[in-house]
Amino acid sequence: MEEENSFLALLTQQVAAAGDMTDVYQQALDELQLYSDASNCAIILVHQGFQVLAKKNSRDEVVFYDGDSALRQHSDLPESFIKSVAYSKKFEYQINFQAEDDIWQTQSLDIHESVQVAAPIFHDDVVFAILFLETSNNVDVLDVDEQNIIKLFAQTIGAEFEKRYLSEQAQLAQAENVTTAKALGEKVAQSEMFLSLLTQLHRVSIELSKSVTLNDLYYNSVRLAQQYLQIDRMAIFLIDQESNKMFGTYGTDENGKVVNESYFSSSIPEHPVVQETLRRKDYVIVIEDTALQHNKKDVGRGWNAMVALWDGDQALGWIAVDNLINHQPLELHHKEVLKLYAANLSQLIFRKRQDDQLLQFNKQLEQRVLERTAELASANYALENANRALESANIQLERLSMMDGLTGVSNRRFFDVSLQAEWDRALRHRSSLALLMLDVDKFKEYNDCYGHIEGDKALQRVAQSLLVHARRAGEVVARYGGEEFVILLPNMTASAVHVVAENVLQGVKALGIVHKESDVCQVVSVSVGIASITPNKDLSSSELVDKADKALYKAKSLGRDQYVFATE
Ligand SMILES: Nc1nc2c(ncn2[C@@H]2O[C@H](COP(=O)(O)OP(=O)(O)OP(=O)(O)O)[C@@H](O)[C@H]2O)c(=O)[nH]1
Repeated sequence: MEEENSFLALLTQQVAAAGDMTDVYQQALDELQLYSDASNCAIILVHQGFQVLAKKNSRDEVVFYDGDSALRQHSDLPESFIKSVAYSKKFEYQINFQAEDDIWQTQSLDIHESVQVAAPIFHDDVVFAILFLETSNNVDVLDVDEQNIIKLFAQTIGAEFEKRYLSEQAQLAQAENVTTAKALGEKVAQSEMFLSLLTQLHRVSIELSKSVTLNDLYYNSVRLAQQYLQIDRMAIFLIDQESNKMFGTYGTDENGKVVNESYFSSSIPEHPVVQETLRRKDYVIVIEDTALQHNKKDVGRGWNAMVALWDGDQALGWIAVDNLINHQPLELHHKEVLKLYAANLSQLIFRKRQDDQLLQFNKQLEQRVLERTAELASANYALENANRALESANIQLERLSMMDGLTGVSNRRFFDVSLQAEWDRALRHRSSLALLMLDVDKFKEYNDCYGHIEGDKALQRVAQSLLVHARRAGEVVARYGGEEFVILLPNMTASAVHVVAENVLQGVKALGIVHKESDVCQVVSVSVGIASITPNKDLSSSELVDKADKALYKAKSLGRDQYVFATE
């Protein structure tokens, strides 16, 4: 018993002094084997379906399995016996017989016997592991002391095992906690960064929406992304899918300066990265550790990211960004911000293009309205001119139709119309209307003497001389027919009419048209019959003509070259 106690004390000491759990198993299995001269011993973890933790075999080798080797796979360990101890929670042993040969040839049997011992190791009253040993040296049934030693041994190991295992688990958990806390911290920092970038993105969006032209929008997009969104360099490319062309807008040179790249155009590259970018909406394609370029020349290395710009389901172009200047890694939140930025910019481009189209359309419309108005104005002007010309032509025509072709004074038609109009007016105003009827004296003789053409000329001159006597409105000089003329004088007193008649006689003679065949006067003269009537509804205008004609006849019969005023 003393020997056994000292064994336990030594074991406890050694186990306690062991460095790590591997040492504990090594020491435990070493000592146990020494004590029991075991050919086989093992520690089996009960949880997770019986896993062998460590095993020492007859060749004195300790093998560690870290608890991930199933008991079933170890044919040298009695699975059902070990399991029964785990369920019974009691120390147990059994005799194991091994026959090397055929069971039926009993005479030649070389039978080996061994004792298999299994002791439960507890943690919080739950069987946590099984300590197993097998020894073939002592085939006697274990005495109580031996059993106790093994039980105590299991307890000692169990205690140490529990202590170590749990502390190891605690350390693992702590390490895990630290990692988790660190990861959490990083996550929080990233979230904060993301949040701050989102705030900046909001600000940038508002600024961008103030851009007046599309060109401003592209320039501001690059400038503001650099200023507020932690982007080193950015370029915006647009595409026209119909012509398979791409166009530059604004970009960034190798020093981070925003530059106009609208001069740049080419076919859309067949490169799979570009093609993939244009195929995928809301997706950032990143190429790590690649050559970075400006104006198609390498300017350094870093990551390059691309995200497409969209209008509905159609790609408008793409944004390319890289980290040439500050060499910062591309974090997840940067990618998210890029996606949002591209979506925002896409919307603004779409809206501005529509505004521009509308503006262009309005301008064209305005221009067309102006042109049309000018066309109309000029057409109106031409029409007005034409109308004026037509009017004046009509007036001319009217005048011509009312004019005597030979003498240039009004014709008989005009006189008839005027006589009726003035008659009616005089009737309304109860005023007088006077008519002088003239006949050139001895004109047949003039024609016979000087010829018809000279006769015409004389008629013309006589007629023109008459015009000076009829200048007021309503006064008319007209050729009545042949060598007869009339002068209509509305609203004129009788004495004034006398004066006109006298002036007419003198005026014709004053022309001095020699008429040597006339026995009345040496020059062409006229006889005048005058009538003046204040019209009333019982009279008609023809009576005025009739009276004047009779007065003329009288003037002729009285010797010509004189006037006769018909009495009322
Ligand atoms: N040259 C010319 N002669 C005209 C025109 N119209 C009428 N006569 C002429 O005028 C003449 C009128 O003659 P008469 O009616 O006999 O009158 P008269 O010779 O003037 O004689 P009294 O009136 O009695 O003094 C005619 O010989 C017509 O041929 C005309 O347009 N041109």
